[in-house]
Amino acid sequence: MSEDEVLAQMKVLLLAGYETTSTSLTWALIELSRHPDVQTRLREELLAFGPDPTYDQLKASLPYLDAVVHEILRLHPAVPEFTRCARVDDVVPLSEPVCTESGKMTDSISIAKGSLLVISIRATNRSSAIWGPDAKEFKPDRWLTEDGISGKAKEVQGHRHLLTFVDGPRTCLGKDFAITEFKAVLSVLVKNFVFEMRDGPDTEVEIARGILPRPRVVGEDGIGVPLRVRRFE
Ligand code: HEM
Repeated sequence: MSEDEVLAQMKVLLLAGYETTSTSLTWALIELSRHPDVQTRLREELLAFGPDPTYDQLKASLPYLDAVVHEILRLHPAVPEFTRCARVDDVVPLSEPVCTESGKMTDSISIAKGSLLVISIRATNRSSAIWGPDAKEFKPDRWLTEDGISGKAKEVQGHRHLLTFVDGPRTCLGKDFAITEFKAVLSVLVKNFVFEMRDGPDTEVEIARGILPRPRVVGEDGIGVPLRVRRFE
């Protein structure tokens, strides 16, 4: 590879490989601070497990850690939308008819070759039509129900019925690495430290524009969500 090609790859890897996982971890610490009961239950699972888990154990032996991580990936996808360009003229059938701007009902959408399509990962992951009436709530337990993910969510293609890593030939290349890294870092942090919102659990958080959208406390400048951290004794 030429020097320019190496540099171009570094930009992709810094954005794709660092910003995404870092933002997801930030959201995890925020939600655990807002939900101390979930934080305690996660710590209990990690302490009961004992030694630092191996790669395989991180994947399969810590169900509550898995549930917390996937609930964060569902509710706060680091990449909130993606864009695709139609390579041919096409007609896309809709699962349910929609009303157009002119008031006509239609059960399909015509797409001209060359059109750019923006698909919202965040809206799909948070849709109550897909995930049920509590879709916008942080509820790791939804990943632990006996019949697994229920309802229309099962029809969503993608890792664990989430659009978070997109799907198909351009799916995220680093998803297994990202999930394992997310679990490894979160487990070390939660095992050793207790996290609280600096101004209490009801602190309002909004999304600020950075390289990727990042959380910030409403009314504060810059990007960041200050937390109180103390060692778990
Ligand atoms: C929670 C963490 C991550 C999330 C949510 C995430 C999400 C995504 C998404 C949505 C895309 C598709 C973007 C698009 O097509 O417009 C993507 C692509 C990609 N991701 Fe990730 N990613 C994460 C972590 C990582 C990590 C850790 C790496 C590498 C170590 C990585 C490498 C890549 C690469 C190389 C692509 C481009 C794939 C292609 O276009 O063929 N990602 N990622």
